[in-house]
Amino acid sequence: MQLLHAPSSSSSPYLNLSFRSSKPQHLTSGSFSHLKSSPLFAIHLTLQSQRNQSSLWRYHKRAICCSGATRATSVEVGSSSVSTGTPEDDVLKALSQIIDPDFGTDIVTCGFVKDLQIDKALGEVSFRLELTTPACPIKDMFEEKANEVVTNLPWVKNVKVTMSAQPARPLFAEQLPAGLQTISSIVAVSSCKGGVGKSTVAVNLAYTLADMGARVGIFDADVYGPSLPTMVSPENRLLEMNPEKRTIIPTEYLGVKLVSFGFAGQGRAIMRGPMVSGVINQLLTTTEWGELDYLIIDMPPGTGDIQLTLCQIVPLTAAVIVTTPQKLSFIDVAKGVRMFSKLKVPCVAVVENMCHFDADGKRYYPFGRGSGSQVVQQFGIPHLFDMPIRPTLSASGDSGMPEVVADPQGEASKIFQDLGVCVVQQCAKIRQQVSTAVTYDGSIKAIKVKVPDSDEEFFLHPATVRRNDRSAQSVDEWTGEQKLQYTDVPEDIEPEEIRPMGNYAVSITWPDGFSQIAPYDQLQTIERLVDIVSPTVHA
Ligand SMILES: Nc1ncnc2c1ncn2[C@@H]1O[C@H](COP(=O)(O)OP(=O)(O)OP(=O)(O)O)[C@@H](O)[C@H]1O
Repeated sequence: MQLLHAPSSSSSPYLNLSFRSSKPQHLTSGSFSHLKSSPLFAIHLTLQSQRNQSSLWRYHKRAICCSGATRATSVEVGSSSVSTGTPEDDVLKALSQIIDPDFGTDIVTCGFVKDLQIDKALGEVSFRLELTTPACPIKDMFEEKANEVVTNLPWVKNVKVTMSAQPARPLFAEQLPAGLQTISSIVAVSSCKGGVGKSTVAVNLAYTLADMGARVGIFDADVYGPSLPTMVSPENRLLEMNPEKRTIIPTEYLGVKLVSFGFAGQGRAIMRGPMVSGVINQLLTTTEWGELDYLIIDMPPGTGDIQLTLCQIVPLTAAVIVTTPQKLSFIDVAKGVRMFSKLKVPCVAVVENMCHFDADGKRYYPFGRGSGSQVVQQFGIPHLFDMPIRPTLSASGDSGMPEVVADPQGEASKIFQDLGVCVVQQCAKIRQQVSTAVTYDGSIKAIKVKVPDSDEEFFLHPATVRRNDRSAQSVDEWTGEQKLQYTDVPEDIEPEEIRPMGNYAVSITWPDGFSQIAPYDQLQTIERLVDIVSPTVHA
């Protein structure tokens, strides 16, 4: 660490001394460096989806685990074998050794343990583990470990664990139209221009999630050129109306519910923007979706009024951005991330589609390289998926059977499985609001940052945070030249609003209307204020 003199601030009640981390000010490639600062490690889990016997996919999942996971992987021996209190205490203590790697909290504290029943005389224990999503990629590990730690108790002879998932329930139910009130997570798949493979990603992601055990729907919001009717082949190709309730009944293909203007029997639409928004609104909100764990919205391409209106109708849980590797695409992606930032929707993954192909033993990059990693660097979106050009992807798109169904073991399916795991984890995190808490404390004029999965917290000078903005308005995207000057930011500037963008960044709105995306990685590297006496500590 290097000691620095912080910019003097006559109005601030703290010492003018701070330090800078030895880490560089810019972000490192897509990693959770805020997690690296904790005693963390990564484990590789190989999990098997057991639901769909026709396509037993292997999930090679890289789970970032907090220090607690060390305990979770060493539960075979230890305190759990010693009886210390009531039988219930014993069981809960044993189960509390299992840490959810995504939330960094044990499964008892997470509230996963339900219906605990104990017959100590017979040595019988039964309970249910209610996970946040039926598509949890590590549900088999939870079941196995729960069985193991309870069986290790000296008085236990027989353990029965059943697995279930929380009922489908949206995060902000009150913001939702009636038709959407039984959907847990709504994920937008978006691209900023047409033809980059957005619908391909949306459809294959949806079928991947369904194979992981989730209840899934797809809403094709592209009224001008709906792709869904080409990409899937449901028996019933027309949406039905429920005349009494005046609702729309979705059609279905392989268990995934589908709504598209292309199934409305009216062909391509010639409509103006407001009409389009009206139709989208009607289709989306009056559909009887039923209980869904994930609704995937295939957004119309672009970042115009139609997209904005759509995002305003539905409180999206998260967005996945699809792009191609060209330099020009980066500019489009930046627009997309900013649109979602304005709408407070976290972008959890970027799919760089058609990035390469292999021929004659060589790998070719026909559209160049690097725009995806630049997105990761600039916006701190930690998940980048490279999707190669594959003739089978194109063919399956035209055949009405998604690639992940047609060839579940193929290379493309493997990438979609990784994307599926990412979406499940990120939505769960967002829903549980397990993210770094960043707040503004007006009484000491400091931004307080709580480091995830740890007790560490630190304070930042608001003007310093604003001056460290890495957006195109402040720093030239290609040359790195600093455009925002030190004196452009008033020393006493205060944020108007700070809202989390999922678990990777906050969106800070400043009095001049500027909305800054500040990734937690970056906040970790900014000069900190020291000797702050937090009023909350003494409260
Ligand atoms: N990785 C890939 N390899 C080969 N073909 C692909 C790949 N990704 C997409 N395609 C094909 O490219 C075409 C465009 O894809 P898609 O319709 O998914 O794009 P889109 O962004 O949704 O387009 P639009 O904006 O018109 O809806 C389709 O024929 C699709 O099958």
